[in-house]
Amino acid sequence: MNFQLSQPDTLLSAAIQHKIDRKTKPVGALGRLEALALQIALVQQTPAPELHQPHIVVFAGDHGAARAGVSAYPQDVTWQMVENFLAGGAAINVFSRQMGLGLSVVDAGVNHEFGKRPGLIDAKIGPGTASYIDRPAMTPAQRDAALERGRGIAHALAGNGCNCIGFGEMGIGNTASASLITHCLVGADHDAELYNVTGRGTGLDDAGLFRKRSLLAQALERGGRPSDPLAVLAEYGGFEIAMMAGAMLGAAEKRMLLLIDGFIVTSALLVAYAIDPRILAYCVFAHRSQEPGHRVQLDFLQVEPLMELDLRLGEGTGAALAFPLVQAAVNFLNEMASFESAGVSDQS
Ligand SMILES: Cc1cc2ncn([C@H]3O[C@H](COP(=O)(O)O)[C@@H](O)[C@H]3O)c2cc1C
Ligand SMILES: O=C(O)c1cccnc1
Repeated sequence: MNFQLSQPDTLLSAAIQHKIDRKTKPVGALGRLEALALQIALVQQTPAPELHQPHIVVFAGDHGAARAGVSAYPQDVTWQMVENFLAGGAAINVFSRQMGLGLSVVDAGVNHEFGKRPGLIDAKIGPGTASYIDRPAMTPAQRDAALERGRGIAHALAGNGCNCIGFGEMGIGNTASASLITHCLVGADHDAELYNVTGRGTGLDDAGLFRKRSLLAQALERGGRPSDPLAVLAEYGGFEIAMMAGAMLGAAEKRMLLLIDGFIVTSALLVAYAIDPRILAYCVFAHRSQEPGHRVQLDFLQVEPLMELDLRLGEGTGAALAFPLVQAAVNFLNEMASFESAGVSDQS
C-alpha cells in the first residue's frame, strides 16, 4: 500500500496571516482560533476555506482479548451499541444531529451479522480479532485489507463532496489495544511505559485495572515491542483501529480536514503518523480524554487539543463537540470585517 500524502504548501501563509491580522480585533485576540483558521486555509490552499458536508465516521470492531477480561463491559456491547447508533440513540447521534454533521457507522469487524442497513457500511474483515494474549491479533492480509477499505471509505466521502471528517470508534476492549499500540509507537522518552498508558477505559475498578495491566504485560511478552507500525497493527491492533488508520491516510490524501477524537482514535493516528508524518498538517485535535495515555500520545505528537471536558466515551463525541469551534474559525476568516472595510481605526 502506497499512500500519497503531500505537505500543504505554505506559500499562502503570509497572505492568510495578513487577512487574519486585518480583522477588526486586536492582533492575536482570537487566540488559537486564529491558528486553526490558518491551518484550515493552508489545508484547502485558499484564504477563503469552506467546510462541506462534515461527517463523523464511527468504526466498530470486536477484540478477541475482550473475552480475557480487559474491559468492564461484555463484548456484546459492541454490536448492541452499533444497533443503538443505527437507531439514533447514542451520544454521537445526539451531538451529530445538534451540529448538523453526517454520521456513518462502519462494521470493520463486529462479532454480529447486521445485514444491509441504512447508515451502516459493511467493511467487515472478520468477526473480531484474535486475542493478542495468545497470538497476533490479525494476519498481514487482514491488516492490509482493513487499511485499504478504510482508505476507500475516506475517498468515497471525498467523492461525495465531504472535506471534513471526524473519526470515532466503538469496540469493547479497544482501550487495551490502543495502550499496546501507544506503548510500541511512542518513544520511551515520552514515558510511554505500559503502566502509564493503560487506564480504566469504560471504568475498571482497581482490581480490574491490575488485571488489564497484567494481561497486556503478558501480551507484550509474547509479541514483543515492534516499532514498525504495520507490525504493531498486526500484533495488537483492532480491525476498527487499522481501518481508521487507513481512512485517516486516505482522507489526508484527499486534503480533507481530520477531526481527531480521544485515546483510541489517536492510537490509529499514531499508526498513520508512523507511516507518513505529513498527516499531522491535516489534523485538528478535538479534546484531551480522561484516559491517561491520551496525554502521552498528544505530548509525543507535540499537539494541543482544543478542549478538555473530561470526556472518556469515544464514538467520535469529542470530534463532534469540537466541530462548532472549527466552523467558527472558518466563519471569522470569511465573514469578519477588516479595519479597512469597516472603517475602524487601527492602533496608533
Ligand atoms: C455502553 C457503552 C457505550 C460506549 N460508547 C463508546 N464506548 C467506548 O468504550 C470502549 C472502550 O473501553 P474499554 O476498552 O474499557 O472496553 C469502546 O467501545 C469505546 O468507544 C462505550 C462503552 C460502553 C460500555
Ligand atoms: O478517549 C477515548 O476515546 C475513550 C476513553 C475511554 C473509553 N472509550 C474511549
